[in-house]
Amino acid sequence: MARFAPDKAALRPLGRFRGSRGQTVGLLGGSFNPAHAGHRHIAEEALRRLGVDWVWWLVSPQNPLKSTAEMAPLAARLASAARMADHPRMVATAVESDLGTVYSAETLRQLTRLFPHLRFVWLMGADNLGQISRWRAWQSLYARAAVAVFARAPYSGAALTGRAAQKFRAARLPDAASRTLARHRRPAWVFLRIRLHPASATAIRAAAQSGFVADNA
Ligand SMILES: Nc1ncnc2c1ncn2[C@@H]1O[C@H](COP(=O)(O)OP(=O)(O)OP(=O)(O)O)[C@@H](O)[C@H]1O
Ligand SMILES: O=C(O)c1ccc[n+]([C@@H]2O[C@H](COP(=O)([O-])O)[C@@H](O)[C@H]2O)c1
Repeated sequence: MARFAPDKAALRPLGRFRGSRGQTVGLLGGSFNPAHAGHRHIAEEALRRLGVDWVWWLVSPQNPLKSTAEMAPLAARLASAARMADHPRMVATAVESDLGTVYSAETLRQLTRLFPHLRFVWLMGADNLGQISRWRAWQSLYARAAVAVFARAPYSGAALTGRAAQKFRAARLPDAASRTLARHRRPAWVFLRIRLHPASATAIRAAAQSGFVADNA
């Protein structure tokens, strides 16, 4: 996967965190093609249940496992995420384009160097737990951040018996430990049985597409 041209503007919303100490940041990586209420739901649950101080929505320049064909431009997806992340404790950023990476493990490596006084928790839906073992250097992600997985239908059951869940079986903490997850020795992860949210970007794009066809029929 090619490196993306550095875009220094992307780091701007995060500059104010450079001096922060002892705070915990939930990292919600995503394509956000577009952002939707399901993302907002898990971001709010992260604030509520994990005790994170912030949620940074990391808008991916290009998910290396997804086709570029249907992917809206980064600027449009960042704008979509920024609208959905309109909350005093949430920040939408395209920092990965600044860091020149599309790989989450590398993103975490760089963020932990840039922000040595912050603690990071990687946030993801159950669908991504099911496929994280296909990500580049995925096990190092567990070494660099605590991981919180949010229930999502119909993926949770398979994800909890999948490769990553098995590999890190001993590192799974009970729900009761969620609030202190970020302070646990890594690897550490929790699975949060939250109220399910049905939103999906694929469904939104399909609906927009059929609306477009109907309007033009
Ligand atoms: N409804 C939802 N419930 C729980 N987690 C979700 C939900 N929607 C998205 N997520 C999680 O949010 C992160 C970003 O998701 P993404 O931008 O890929 O949205 P998506 O709806 O899964 O998109 P697509 O359908 O295009 O794959 C991922 O970790 C994903 O698992
Ligand atoms: O690092 C990888 O190899 C990798 C492979 C696939 C997805 N990811 C990341 O997973 C996050 C969720 O992606 P998505 O497209 O499901 O929203 C996002 O931050 C992607 O950059 C990362």
